[in-house]
Amino acid sequence: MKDGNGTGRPTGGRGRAQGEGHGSGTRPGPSAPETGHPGGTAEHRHAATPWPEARTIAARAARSVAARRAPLSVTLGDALGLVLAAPLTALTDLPSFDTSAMDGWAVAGPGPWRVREEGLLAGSAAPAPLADGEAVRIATGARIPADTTAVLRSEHGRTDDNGRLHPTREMQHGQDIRPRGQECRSGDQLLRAGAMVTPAVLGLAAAAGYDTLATVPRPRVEVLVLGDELLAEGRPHDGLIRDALGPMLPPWLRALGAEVTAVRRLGDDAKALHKAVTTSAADLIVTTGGTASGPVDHVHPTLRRIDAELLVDGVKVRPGHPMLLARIRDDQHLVGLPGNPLAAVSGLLTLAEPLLRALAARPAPESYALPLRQAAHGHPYDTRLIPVVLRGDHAVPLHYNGPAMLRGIAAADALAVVPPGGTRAGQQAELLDLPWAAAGIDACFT
Ligand SMILES: Nc1nc2c(c(=O)[nH]1)N[C@H]1C(S)=C(S)[C@@H](COP(=O)(O)OP(=O)(O)OC[C@H]3O[C@@H](n4cnc5c(N)ncnc54)[C@H](O)[C@@H]3O)O[C@H]1N2
Ligand code: MOO
Repeated sequence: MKDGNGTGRPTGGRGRAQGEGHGSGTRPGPSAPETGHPGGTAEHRHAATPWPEARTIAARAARSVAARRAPLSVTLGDALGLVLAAPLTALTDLPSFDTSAMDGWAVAGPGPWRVREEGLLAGSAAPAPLADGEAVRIATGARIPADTTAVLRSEHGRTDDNGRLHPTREMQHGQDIRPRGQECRSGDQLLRAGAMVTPAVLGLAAAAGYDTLATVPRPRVEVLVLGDELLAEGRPHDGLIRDALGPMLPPWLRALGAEVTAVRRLGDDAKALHKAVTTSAADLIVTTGGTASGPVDHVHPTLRRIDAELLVDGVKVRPGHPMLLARIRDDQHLVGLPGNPLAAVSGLLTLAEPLLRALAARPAPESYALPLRQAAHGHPYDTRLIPVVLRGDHAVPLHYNGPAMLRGIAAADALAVVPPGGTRAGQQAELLDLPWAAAGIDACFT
């Protein structure tokens, strides 16, 4: 395992891990799995939940809540990234009238045709019907006059000296007319409930007559950053370090579908933590740090004090094994992320991601795997998550994957799931995508 002091001795203070993970997960050394960690005792291994099961428990915990959440009506401008709470049913025929597909002439019967003086533009009022042998200039998207038999494209017609219009190509009956209802009839289901609102869905909804959409509300998340040693700005000094999680978690949680209602820096203050947890109206409280058993690790005592139900208390995953999930009320959960920053990422993807996905009714991403370019050492009992970049058909494990390091994950495209025992070079590893890797930053953070 990559965590802990690797000596089997308890660490001092708040139980901080030290001396771990300086290098690559692909070779032995300081970051290679060890067994002497206090968190790796037989007792702890017994209590900890296997990694796949922890994700299932988190999703299941949220599902019963999700079923009771009332849909929220939002304007199209606010709906991107939400999930439809009801099917998208056409409020109109599409097209809602017979439409010209091309710029040219609407014609009635075989040519040549005499051409009406006034042309037809998109958006103009109902045109007079065409008489047999008559044509009218028409723009793409304009309404087709009654009794039109076809649209002649402007590049396929010629006007003679008498002003009569002749086709220069053979014509088909009905050509370049989009008939009313070609795409859908009013009342047709265009998308099912549960579909994600993408930019294309916004366009379709607008075309089909919608101003607002019934959506699954974003889960509200409050982030509580614990730790007296954390600075909100400037360079680390005098044993104090910068808070890396306060800036990282809110946008990451938003990318997972959450609305972040507050980020509070509480220090190591048990009273403040108790107050914050008991007064929060969030669907999910995410704490950072304080999950271990040091003298100022207040998360467990606080959960005991409020009689919360621990659904997951430690996960067989490295980094991040002290992560936890608790049910505070029927409709409120708490995910405790370990303080080591990469361990916090591991907790985010193991517990918060499935929970938020279920609350937001988002579909589970297709699981996928790629062969690893180099071997990744495994922990003897636990799953490991290691940052990788995707190169061609391979995933390349990154260095700097220790629990306290963000250097690897900041350059990564995904996390590789390395089962107990490890993954050989060339062997497939399941990959957890980072929410911005495929779509780009702008696409997922709106
Ligand atoms: N006796 C034991 N000690 C520890 C165990 C254990 O099982 N038994 N587990 C180790 C592991 S693994 C981890 S991970 C950490 C988890 O610790 P906590 O969740 O209690 O977190 P803290 O002690 O508060 O902090 C750990 C480490 O992370 C730094 N930190 C905390 N918050 C932030 C932040 N917002 N930004 C940047 N860095 C942060 C903190 O300064 C510490 O260095 O426990 C081990 N100990
Ligand atoms: O080493 Mo801990 O597992 O950083 O999470």
